[in-house]
Amino acid sequence: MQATGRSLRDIVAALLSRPDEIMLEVGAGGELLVAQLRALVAGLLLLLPLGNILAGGSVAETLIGLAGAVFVNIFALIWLALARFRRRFQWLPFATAAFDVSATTLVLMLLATNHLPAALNSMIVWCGYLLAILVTALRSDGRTTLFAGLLAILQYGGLSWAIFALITSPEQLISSDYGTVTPSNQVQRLLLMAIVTLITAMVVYRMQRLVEMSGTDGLTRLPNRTWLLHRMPRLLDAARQGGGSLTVALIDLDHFKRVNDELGHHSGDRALRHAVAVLRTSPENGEWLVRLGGEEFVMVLRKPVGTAWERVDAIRRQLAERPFESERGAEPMQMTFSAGLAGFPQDGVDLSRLLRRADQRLQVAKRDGRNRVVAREG
Ligand SMILES: Nc1nc2c(ncn2[C@@H]2O[C@H](COP(=O)(O)OP(=O)(O)OP(=O)(O)O)[C@@H](O)[C@H]2O)c(=O)[nH]1
Repeated sequence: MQATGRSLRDIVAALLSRPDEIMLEVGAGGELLVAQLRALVAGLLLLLPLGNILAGGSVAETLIGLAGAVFVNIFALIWLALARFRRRFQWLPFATAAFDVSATTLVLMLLATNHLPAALNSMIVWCGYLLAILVTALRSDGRTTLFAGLLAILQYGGLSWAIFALITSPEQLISSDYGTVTPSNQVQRLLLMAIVTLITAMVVYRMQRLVEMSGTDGLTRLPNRTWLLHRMPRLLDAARQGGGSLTVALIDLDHFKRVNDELGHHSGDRALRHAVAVLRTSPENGEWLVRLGGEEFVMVLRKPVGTAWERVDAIRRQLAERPFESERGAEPMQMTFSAGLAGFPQDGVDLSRLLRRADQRLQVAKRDGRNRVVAREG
């Protein structure tokens, strides 16, 4: 029971937190997709007033429909233009989700001015809420889903409450076209909206877990190469814009093959985890450790090369001082690493160039006897 409570808390915390880099990338693509869909639907809405006039509808009705369709189109095009600047505007998913929900409420209010039961019993327009909530799954951000769901429930609940408060007789809510509006069917609709919100939030949560797994190394729980490829451009952009320094350290455990050969692969895995535990001891702000693969790691430090060298060298000494014990009473085995450093921007302005230069220096460290950190040539 307690475990269930804790996992529920974890789910809520995960949904309310800012998505990680990969999810934000996926979400930005989703926002653009939603914006394109919205623009398409808005374009089709322009045909409705035309259909209305051809079917002999009143000019006033047609003009109201046309004004509504133009309004929706203008916004749809604005959202589309903004969505093309991927991730520039962090508020965009919230603004567009609020727009989708509020546009549905606006249409229901317009229906209410003409015929009250149409506002509360129209199935087609009300489904706009469900669609607005469902498409938030494409933005891959739990916060947007919960926001859209809550907003839809509040707006529709408010509209329903206002109409029930305004009527002077129950007959006003009886319609030959839309049936009878009752408090219980209104509650059912609100419940359905809450259920759709929860299901959509669970879809987002599952996606977050999958993406998290794809960006995490299974053995050490460190971020992996995929994570680094998505995160690094942002870090480099931030350094470029803020004028800050960034150093990439390529770290390779020394003679790791011996650990496997002498103790076996299983103990080799434990030795890797031991090394990672030391590398992660007292992590500092602006420092990221990634497992590139095998016994190779990348540490990204928001520091100039000189200060980064001191930090990585201190970690190197810590690892050398904390040997790995494969089992209780076994002879402790000293582990060391070699590292090559490269600094942004002087050694490279993108990840591949920085890694190439760091690798050249790592090879120098290996050649010169291992258990050392090299930050410059000569
Ligand atoms: N147990 C275990 N071993 C791994 C893992 N990934 C890579 N290795 C081993 O790491 C060893 C790497 O060996 P080499 O590339 O020859 O390098 P090294 O022995 O560390 O020697 P230098 O890098 O030259 O100091 C190989 O034996 C791999 O099998 C892993 O996840 N678990």
